[in-house]
Amino acid sequence: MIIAIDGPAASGKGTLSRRLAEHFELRHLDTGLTYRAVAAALLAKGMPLGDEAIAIEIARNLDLGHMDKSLLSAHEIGEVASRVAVLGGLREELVRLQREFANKPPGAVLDGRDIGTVVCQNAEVKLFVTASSEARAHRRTDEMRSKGIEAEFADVLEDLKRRDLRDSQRTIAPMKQAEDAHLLDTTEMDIETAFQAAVDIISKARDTMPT
Ligand SMILES: Nc1ncnc2c1ncn2[C@@H]1O[C@H](COP(=O)(O)OP(=O)(O)O)[C@@H](O)[C@H]1O
Ligand SMILES: Nc1ccn([C@@H]2O[C@H](COP(=O)(O)OP(=O)(O)O)[C@@H](O)[C@H]2O)c(=O)n1
Repeated sequence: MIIAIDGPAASGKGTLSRRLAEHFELRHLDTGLTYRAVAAALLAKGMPLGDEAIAIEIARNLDLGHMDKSLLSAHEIGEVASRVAVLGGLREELVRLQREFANKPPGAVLDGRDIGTVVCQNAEVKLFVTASSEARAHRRTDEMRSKGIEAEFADVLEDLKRRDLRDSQRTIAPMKQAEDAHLLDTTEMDIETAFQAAVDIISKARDTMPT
């Protein structure tokens, strides 16, 4: 079974995907980390963010099993990732790696922006996880502060809105809800409630799947 989870920044896709993967005994890939890893490597090499040939080269050498989430999760890397994510050739390379991961048995949960629309169009279940910009900015601000990073709610809100706009308006694989995706708005849900709602949707979909 492949479960596709998309949604805007800090909507809770990662948290939900990890828990769903554990619950349904599937592998999990946070595809945002693949864009973040390329962005971080370009920054480390001091290369311009628009240098697609170098970005593709970095993507070809990417080891999905060795992406350092704690380093790559930095707020600033998210911004740079969304700027390199507009490069079509780079996306093709990363999508190839992501599909390879998804298609290995027993299946997987992938989260990102274009999983239901591009990477795994034939996923058995698709969720589009969202929450109001304010709720998402509160979550990200709290998350940063809990790691000892100084964060101002207003700055985080502005950053998230700018990134969401770029991600939803780019020409190639923009963030959008797939036609056959279930919408899960978690603005008024805590993590446990959102998880239970997702399990219900997936279990119902699985019960109607041909065996
Ligand atoms: N439903 C929720 N209610 C409150 N906080 C949440 C909820 N879902 C996730 N979080 C918290 O919000 C932050 C961002 O969640 P994360 O899963 O990293 O989002 P994303 O992967 O969409 O960027 C984390 O600190 C997480 O614990
Ligand atoms: N499937 C994906 C996943 C991420 N991305 C890009 O990578 C950036 C970082 O994604 P992320 O999922 O790690 O970001 P957060 O939602 O965790 O803040 C996004 O803003 C997108 O620009 C993408 O284009 N396609």
